[in-house]
Amino acid sequence: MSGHPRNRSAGGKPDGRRKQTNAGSPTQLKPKIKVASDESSGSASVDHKDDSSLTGECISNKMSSLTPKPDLNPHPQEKSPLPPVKHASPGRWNFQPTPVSSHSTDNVSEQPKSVSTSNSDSKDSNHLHPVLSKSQQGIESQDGIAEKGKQIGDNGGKPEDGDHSSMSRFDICPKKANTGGVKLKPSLHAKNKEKRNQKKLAAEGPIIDILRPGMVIIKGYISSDDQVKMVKTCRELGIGDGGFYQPGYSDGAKLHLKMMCLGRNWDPQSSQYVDTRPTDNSKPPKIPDYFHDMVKKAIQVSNVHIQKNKGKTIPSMLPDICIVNFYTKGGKLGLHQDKDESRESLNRGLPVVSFSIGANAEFLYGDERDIEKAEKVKLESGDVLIFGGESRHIFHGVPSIDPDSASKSLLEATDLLPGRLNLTFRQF
Ligand SMILES: O=C(O)CCC(=O)C(=O)O
Ligand SMILES: [Fe+2]
Repeated sequence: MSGHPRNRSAGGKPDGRRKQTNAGSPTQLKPKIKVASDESSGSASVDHKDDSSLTGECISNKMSSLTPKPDLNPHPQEKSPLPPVKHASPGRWNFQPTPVSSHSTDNVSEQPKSVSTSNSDSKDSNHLHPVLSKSQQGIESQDGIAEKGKQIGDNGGKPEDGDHSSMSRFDICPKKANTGGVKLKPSLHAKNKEKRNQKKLAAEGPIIDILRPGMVIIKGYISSDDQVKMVKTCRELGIGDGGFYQPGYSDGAKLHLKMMCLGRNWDPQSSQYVDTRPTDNSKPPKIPDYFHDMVKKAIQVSNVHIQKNKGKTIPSMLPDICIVNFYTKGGKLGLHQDKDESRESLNRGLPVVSFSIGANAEFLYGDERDIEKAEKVKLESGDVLIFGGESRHIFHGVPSIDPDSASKSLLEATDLLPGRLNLTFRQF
């Protein structure tokens, strides 16, 4: 990653959301969509340390909160809607055309809340449970996944920050059954609708859209079975060493998401890939083999489509980094460039391959660090987005997610929390 302009919860500058331009794609939805604003919070999210420079080379920090200058947008919450969302087709798990959320994105404290064993129906979006890794806890559930354990040490019943403790792991799938929660079964109607949609996709194949040279979206590419598998894999890795934590900066500011790195660890403080996570000395888990296959195939599928359309193909790559983000309600990520990979990788335009699972998200992208000029596409569960070649350095970000938009079947099969799982693969 590079230049994650991931928005931060402490600090000062407004997040500056403004009216977006219209990309004019035939797949765009015309209804106006309000951009998420920060009105709920007195403390606006802030830009990244690098935000003073708008030139590409200087924005080398992935986590940069690449938002417009405050003076350009003193009242971001009053500004006009974002551009229409590019929307090719529903993903396999998304059978209700859920509108992109316009809820505020800044109403989640990025500080961990008290330890809770509440079920995932809770409205609390910050499930930073002190889940112990298998080795730490010495207890395994029947399926081999470490269960939530009691907190070790006395910190007043409050979990330590995920980024300061190897004990705290964010569990994306707290087991409702084990915590006494009520499990809501999807209705027959919803299930049938999902089945019909799956059949349709299987028959027609994924819909591929070239958003710009080097940038492709494959709608509904990840099968529902693979989505379930990936969620379970991420959950298992996420509660172990090097698992999900809440990244932040030395000044205490937090990113509005939970993160886990596979292969190599990306450090928000230094904007570099490092062998161990400085906050807890954990090593990143390995990238599971089947992830590699999926990435390779997604690039191939995209290139077949690009060739048919006489475009320039995207270089293939062997990912050695996967950054897994989990966005709960209020989760977001400011405009940034992914520029912390090696010079060679960047120069060759080796792509970033992004898999989305769970809740829908708005995704902004553009040539400049300016949300007003950014285009917008809706990312749904099962979608794969690839940007490489001449689009490798695009600015991109996630202003908001629609936390309750994930398919019931996926939730039922995985116990995934309301939220969005995103995996971005890169080659260093
Ligand atoms: O969540 C997404 O879709 C984008 C994530 C991203 O840009 C990143 O991890 O660098
Ligand atoms: Fe990124």
